Amino acid sequence: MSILLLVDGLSASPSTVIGFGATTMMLLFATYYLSLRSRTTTGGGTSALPSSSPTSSAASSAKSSRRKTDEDDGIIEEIDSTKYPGGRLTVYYGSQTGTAQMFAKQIAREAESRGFLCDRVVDLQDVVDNDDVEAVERSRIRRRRLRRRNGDDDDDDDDDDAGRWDDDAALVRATLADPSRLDPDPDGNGGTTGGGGRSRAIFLMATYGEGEPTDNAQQFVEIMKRKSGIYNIYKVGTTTADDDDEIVPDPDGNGKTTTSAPPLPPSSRMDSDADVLGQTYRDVRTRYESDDGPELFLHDVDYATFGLGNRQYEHYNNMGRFVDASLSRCGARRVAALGLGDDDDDLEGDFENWKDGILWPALVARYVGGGGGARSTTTTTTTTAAAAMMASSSAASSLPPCPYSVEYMKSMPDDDGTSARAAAEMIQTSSRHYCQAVDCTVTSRRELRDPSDPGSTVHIEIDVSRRMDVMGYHTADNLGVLPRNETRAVEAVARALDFDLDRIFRLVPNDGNDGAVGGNSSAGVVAHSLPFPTPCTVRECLERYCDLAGSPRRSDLKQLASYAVDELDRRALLRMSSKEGKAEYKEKIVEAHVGIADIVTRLCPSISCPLEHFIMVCPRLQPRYYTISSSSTVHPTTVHITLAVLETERKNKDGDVAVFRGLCSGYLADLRSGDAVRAFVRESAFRLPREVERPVIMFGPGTGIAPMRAILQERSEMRRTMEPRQRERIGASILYFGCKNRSMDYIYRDELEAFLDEGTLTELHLAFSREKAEKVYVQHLLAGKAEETWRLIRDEKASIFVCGAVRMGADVGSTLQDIISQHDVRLFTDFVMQIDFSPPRERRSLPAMFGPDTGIAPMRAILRERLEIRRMMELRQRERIGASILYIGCKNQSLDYIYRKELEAFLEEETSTKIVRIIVHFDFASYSRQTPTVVASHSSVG
Ligand SMILES: Cc1cc2nc3c(=O)[nH]c(=O)nc-3n(C[C@H](O)[C@H](O)[C@H](O)COP(=O)(O)O)c2cc1C
Repeated sequence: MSILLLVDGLSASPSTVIGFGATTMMLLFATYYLSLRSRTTTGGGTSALPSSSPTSSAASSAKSSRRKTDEDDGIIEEIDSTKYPGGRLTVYYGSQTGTAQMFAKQIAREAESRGFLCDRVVDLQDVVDNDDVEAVERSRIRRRRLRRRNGDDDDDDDDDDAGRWDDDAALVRATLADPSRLDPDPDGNGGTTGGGGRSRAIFLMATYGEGEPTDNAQQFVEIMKRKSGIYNIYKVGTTTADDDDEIVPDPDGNGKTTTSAPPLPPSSRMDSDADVLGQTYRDVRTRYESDDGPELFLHDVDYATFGLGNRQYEHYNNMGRFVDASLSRCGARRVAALGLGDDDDDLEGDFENWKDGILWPALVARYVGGGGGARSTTTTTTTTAAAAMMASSSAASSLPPCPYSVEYMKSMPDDDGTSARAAAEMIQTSSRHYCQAVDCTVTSRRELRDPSDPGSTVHIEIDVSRRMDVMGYHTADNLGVLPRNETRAVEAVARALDFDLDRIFRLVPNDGNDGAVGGNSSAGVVAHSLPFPTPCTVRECLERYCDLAGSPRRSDLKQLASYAVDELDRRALLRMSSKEGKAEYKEKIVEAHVGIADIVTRLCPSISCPLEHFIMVCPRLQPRYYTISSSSTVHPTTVHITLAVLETERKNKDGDVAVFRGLCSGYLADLRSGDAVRAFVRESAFRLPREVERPVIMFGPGTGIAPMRAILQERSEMRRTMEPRQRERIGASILYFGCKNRSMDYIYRDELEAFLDEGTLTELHLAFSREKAEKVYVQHLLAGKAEETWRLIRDEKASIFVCGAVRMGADVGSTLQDIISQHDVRLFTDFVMQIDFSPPRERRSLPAMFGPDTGIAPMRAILRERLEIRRMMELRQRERIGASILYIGCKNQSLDYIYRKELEAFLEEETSTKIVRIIVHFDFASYSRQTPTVVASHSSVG
C-alpha cells in the first residue's frame, strides 16, 4: 500500500509530500496494496448462508406470518421467540481477502446456539448499493413519525424536511435499521428508550492500504465519515476490549471473561472526547447539538465491532476503530467492547477470544438474559478440541451445507460479453479482481542480478496495447497479477479428489434466492454470492481461483475436517484448528509452508469432497500487487515490473530442508516472452508533484527502486521535450539506492548512470550493506545529508518518496523526523502527528525539548498532541510512544513557573497509567541569572 502525506509547515510553510510506494516487498508482506481512488463497483455480496445451515434452517422455521406495525413502516417478520429469545442479528463485513467475511459467517453459524436468529451476513457494499427505492424511502420518512411519537414534533410544523432523514442516513438505515428486522416495539417509541424497536448489527472490519477501508467498505465509510463528522480517519481511538472496565474477568472462574451490563446511552457518549480529537470533535458536537438534536440517525441500532488488522502496519486496525467510533457518534449503542485482532500474531485466536469472551456473553446477557438460559455462555464458549471433535464427528455423517451447486455443462457457451457481465454481477465484491483482470502478453524478461548472486530479481515487460481500455495506467500505479498454481499441484489435487480437470461447470447459488439469506427483497439487499466467475473448466478453477499453496487458516482446517473419512485425519485437523493446537498448527502448517494441496494429497489423504465443497473450503487465490516501474508517458502500451523472487527454506516432515518459492514471484519469474499473464491496473497515490520546480528525494533500495525508475523516466522525458532554458526549472531528483554490493545486486545500474549523465538524476547516493565491515543503509546516508535535506524540505518544498521494505521505511522515517525536529519543532509535531514511522514495538523518544520561559509554547503544543495520541491509543499500543523529555527554565518556582499545573497534569496522566512517558527536568540554574544554584531538580521516571 502506498500512502501520501501532506505535512504542512506553519511559519515557514514548507510542505512535504511523502509517498510510500508499493512494490515487491522483501519483508513480511509480499506486496503493498494501493487503494482505489475511483470506484468501479461490480456490486457487493450478501453471503449466502446455506439452506441447511443452522441459521437458514432457523430462517425457514421462523414464523412466516408478518405483522404490520405502521402504515409506512413496512412489516416486522416475527420470529419464534422460544427458539430465538435473543431476537435477530445481522452481521456486516468489510473484507478484502475474505477473512472478515469468514468470521462473519462463523458468528452467523453460532448464533442459533446462543439464542439468536442470524439469517443475514451482509457485504457492506450491499448497504450502499441498496436499490430498493421503497425501502429507502420508508426509512427516510420514518424519522418524522418517531419525532411525533416522542412528542418532539410540532404538528403545525410545515417543514417536511425536518421529518426526513437525508439521503445518506436513509440509505444506511434501509439496511441497518430495516423495519422488517427490528425487535417488536411494544412501547411504540421506535427504539429510542432501549426497549423494542431496535436492530442489532455486528461489524467485522478489516483494514487495508494504510489504515483504509477494504474496497467493499469504502462507500460505507465515506457515508459514515460525513454522518459522524469524523473526517480524519486516522484520529480515531476508542475503548477496546483490552482496556474496557466493562469487562469483568472470569466471573465464573472458568477461565473466560465476560462483560458486565452494557454501556452508555448516546447522550453520555457525546460528553466524552476520548474518541474524536480536537477540531473534528468540536465540529461533531456542534453539529449534533444544533441540527439533529437527540435524533441521531442510528439511535435505534445496537452494535458490536471486531477489527481485523496487522500490527506491522502503522495504522493498526484503523477501520475497526473508525466504524466503532462513528457508529457511536451517529447514535448507535455499543453493546460489546470493540475487539481488535492482529494478523501478525494470532488473528483467529484474537477473534475467538473476543467472540467467546466478549461478544456472546454481552449479547446473551443483554438480550437473552437469565444467565443465558438454556444456551448458557459458559457451556457454549468452552470450545475445546474435544468438543469440536464431537460436534464434527456427529456432523460427519452428512456433508456440511454449501451455498452453491456445481452444474456441469457440455461446452463453453458462446459469449458476446453479456454472460460475462451477468456473471460479474453475481461475484462477491472481494473477488472483483477476477473480473477486472485481462490476459496480456509478456514481451521481455531478464534477470537483473549478477549470476554470482544466489538470489534473483527479474525485470518483466508486458504488452497492454490490446487492452488499453482497462490497462491504461499512470506512472507508478500498481499492477495486480493473478498468479496460477503449479500444474503439478493442480493435477495432484484433482487426482486426490477425483475431479475431472477438463469438465466445464458453472456455479449456481442455492436457495433459489440468488444467495441472499432470507432472500428478502424488501431489505433491498443485493445478492452477489459467487466466489469467482463461471462457466470455467475445473482446471481453471483450481489453477486460478483456489489457493492450493498458501497456509490455510485454523478455521479452514476445521472445515476440512468434516470431509476427512479417516478418524485420524479428522482428529489431526481438529486438533490443529483448536485453540489448544495453535503451536502445532504454527509448526506443522505455517512454518512448514503447508498448503491445502499438501493436506489433501499427502497429509490427510482420506479427505474426500465434491467440487463445490472444495471451492467453499479452499481460500481464494489472491492477486499480488507490484509497483509499475515504467513511466506511462514513455511506455504507454507497455507495463514494466521489477520483482524479487521470494525463496525461503521449508522443512519437510522428516526435518529435511527444502526451498520454498513464492507462488506469484516464482510464477512470474518462470514466464517467457509470448506467455500470457492475467493482470489489472490499480491506481496508486504515488504521484509526482505537479510543480516541476519541486525537488524529489527518493528512497528506493532493492526492488523499492521500481517507482523511482518510473519517476526518473518521466522526468527524463520531461527534460527531453522542454526548451533548454525551461529545463533549468526542473527541481533536483535525488535518489538513495541500496543493495548488498556493487557487483551482485546493483540493479538497473546502467540506467541510473545514464540518468546521472544526462542530468535527470542530480544526486545518486549508494548504500552497499555488505561491502564494508560496518553495514551501511540508505538512512545512514540520509543522516549524513541532514542539512541539505532540511534545506530542500524547507525552502523548496521537496517531495519525499519511500518504497521498499517496511523496516527501511520506518528507519528513513525516523531519520527524517530527527532532521526536521532539529530545525522546526512545530513542523515536526505535524510530521509526528501525521505519521509515526516507528517500527512496531520499538520505542522512540522525542528528542529532548528545551523550552525556557516562553520557549515553552511549542513544547506545550507538542505535549498536548502527544497526550491526545496516547489517549486515543489502546493500552498495548501506548507502549510504542517513546519518552518525552522537557527542559524548562525560569526565575523561580513561585514567580514565573508558567503552565506548571498543566505540566504536572501531563506527568500525572502518564503516571496514573503506570507508564511514564514524560520526564520533566526542572533545572532552573541553567537559565536563571538570579539564582545561581539549582532551585529544584525533579524528574519522574516510571
Ligand atoms: C496490502 C495490505 C495492507 C494492509 N494494511 C493494513 C493497515 O493499514 N492496518 C492494519 O491494521 N492492517 C492492515 N492489513 C492487514 C489486514 O487488515 C489483515 O490481514 C486482515 O486480516 C485482512 O482481512 P480480510 O481477509 O478480511 O481482508 C493490511 C494487509 C494487506 C495485505
